[in-house]
Order: sequence, then structure tokens, then C-alpha cells
Amino acid sequence: MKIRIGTRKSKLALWQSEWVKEQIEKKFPGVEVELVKITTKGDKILDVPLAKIGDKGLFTKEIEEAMLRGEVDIAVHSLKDVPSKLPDGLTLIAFSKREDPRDAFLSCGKYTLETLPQGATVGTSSLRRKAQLKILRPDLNIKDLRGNVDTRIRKLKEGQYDAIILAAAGVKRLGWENEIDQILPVDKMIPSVSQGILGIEGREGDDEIIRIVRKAVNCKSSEIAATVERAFLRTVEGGCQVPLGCYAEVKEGKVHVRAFISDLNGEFFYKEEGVFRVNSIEEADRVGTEVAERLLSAGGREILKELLGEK
Ligand SMILES: NCc1[nH]cc(CCC(=O)O)c1CC(=O)O
Repeated sequence: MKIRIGTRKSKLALWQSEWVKEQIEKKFPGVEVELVKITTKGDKILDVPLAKIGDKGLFTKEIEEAMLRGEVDIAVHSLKDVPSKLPDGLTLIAFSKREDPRDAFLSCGKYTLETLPQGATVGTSSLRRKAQLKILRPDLNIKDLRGNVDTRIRKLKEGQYDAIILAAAGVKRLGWENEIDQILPVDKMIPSVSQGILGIEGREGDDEIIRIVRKAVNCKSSEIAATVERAFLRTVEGGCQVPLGCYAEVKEGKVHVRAFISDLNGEFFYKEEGVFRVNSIEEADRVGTEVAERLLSAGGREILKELLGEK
């Protein structure tokens, strides 16, 4: 039996797909796994902030089309790049053990977020990171930064920024861990929905492939966390154009959820935090939905109207 993985060509995407290939081949010596490289729109547009492109599925669409045409069988994604709604016929079939979900601060060994000089230039294009930075350090000059992880670190080293913020997960997977000067705590910098989790997407009804992939990589607590966080995202429907974050920490039948929605400057900032009992995927979905509804009622709805226009 052979399983073909559709993957982007970036170093991080290839690392992630290779990792899934290894897990499958280790557990199922009779299964051959092949990587098929596919370029997505997000790989082509490298200089525009994602919030301005505004497309859902920027990093996933071409791979999904290949899956639906039967050219590849599964796709390995950074789950945070996967929109909350998938095309008909496709579904998330497994969730990897979560790598560090937090954001990392990099400054060539010079600073922490607290010791950065007044007015220093910090690189990030993420509205979620910008809004939270505005609250922690309103004096900072926040400058757009796109490109893959290696490119962003190169731009920091060239001196274009005093510091940059990246997902710790990507930095660690690519072996840049020593460049991290500070890991930002989840209370101060609420992570992105699904940050650090790999989502494996497949075709509905491909039961044998689903069984193999789940057995090789699925992690129950990641599945619960991802379900809470993605239910939040689906309910808010803010995508990349609204500053928002949601992080569900799973321990012993409970989830500790932290979430926020804010305007672009962090001026109107709504945060929710709570601990919920969760014993099933259905309950996890309900918790994420409820947290989102609370934030929408608290003021999130006005922010969506302002940023997305009347719907
Ligand atoms: N937005 C791009 C992206 N998609 C996934 C990761 C990191 C890995 C992960 O979160 O699993 C990154 C880089 C970053 O935000 O620094």
C-alpha cells in the first residue's frame, strides 16, 4: 500500500510532512509514503500581509484540489493555516502531539520584550501579535514581516528589525531554538488557534488511510484542544482579518481556555478565560462555541462589523 502526501515546498512544510511519513512507516512497515510537492498561492505572494490578501485557504487550496482529483491522498498542514470550513469530501483525520504552542521573541541575543528600548522596531504581520504587543508595549514600532521562517530570521539578522515574533513551534522544528531569547507566556500573548499542532487532512470515507494515519500520529489531547479552538474560530468567522487568539490547555478531563478578540490597536480588547470539564469531542466543540459567543456578546460583534463590514 502507498500513501501520497501533498505538501508545500517550504522547509517547515517539508519537515512536517517528512515527520508524518516517518511516523507512518515506523508503525506500518508495509506502507510506503511518498511526498508530492505542490505550490500554493500563499507561497507565491510573499510580500503582502496575509490580512490584506484576505483569502481563506491560501496555503491549502491547491493541495486540497489535488486530493479531490485523487493525485494525493492526504495533506499535512500547520493546523493554524487551515480554515475552519473544509471543502466537501475532505476532513481532518488526525492531529499531532502539540509542539510548543507559544510565541517566541527573537532579537539576536540582545533583549527581552521588557528590555527592548523605547520605540524599537518589532517585526510581525500577524494582527493577533500586533494587538497584544500594543497592550504590552504601546511605544513599539511594529513593522510588517512576511516570508517563511528562515527568511524572517535572516531579515532580523540583517538588522531590519530590533526583534521579531514567531511561533516557537516552527522555530524549534527548523532547529533555530538557540535564537529564541524569550518564550512569551500564554497569558500575555494568547496563541493562534491550533498553533503548534499538525493537522492531517484526508478524504471522507478513505477508511483504511484514516485508520493508518490516526494510529500513527493522532494525539487525543491535541484533538480536543484543536476542536475547542477551531469551534471558536468557526463561530467568530474572523479569519486572518481580525485580531483574535484562542488557546485550550488540556489536562485530566478539563480544558483551560484563554481567548481574545480585539480591534487593530488593542484599544477595545475583550478577553475570556475559563476552565471547563470536557469528556468528548462534542463537549469540546460546545466549549469553543460558547467562549466565542461570550466574546461576541461582550463587544466582539462590533469589532467584526468594523473590520469585516456589515454581513
Ligand atoms: N503563519 C505561518 C505559519 N504557519 C505555521 C507556523 C508555525 C508552526 C505552527 O504554528 O505549527 C507559521 C510561522 C509562524 O507563525 O511563525
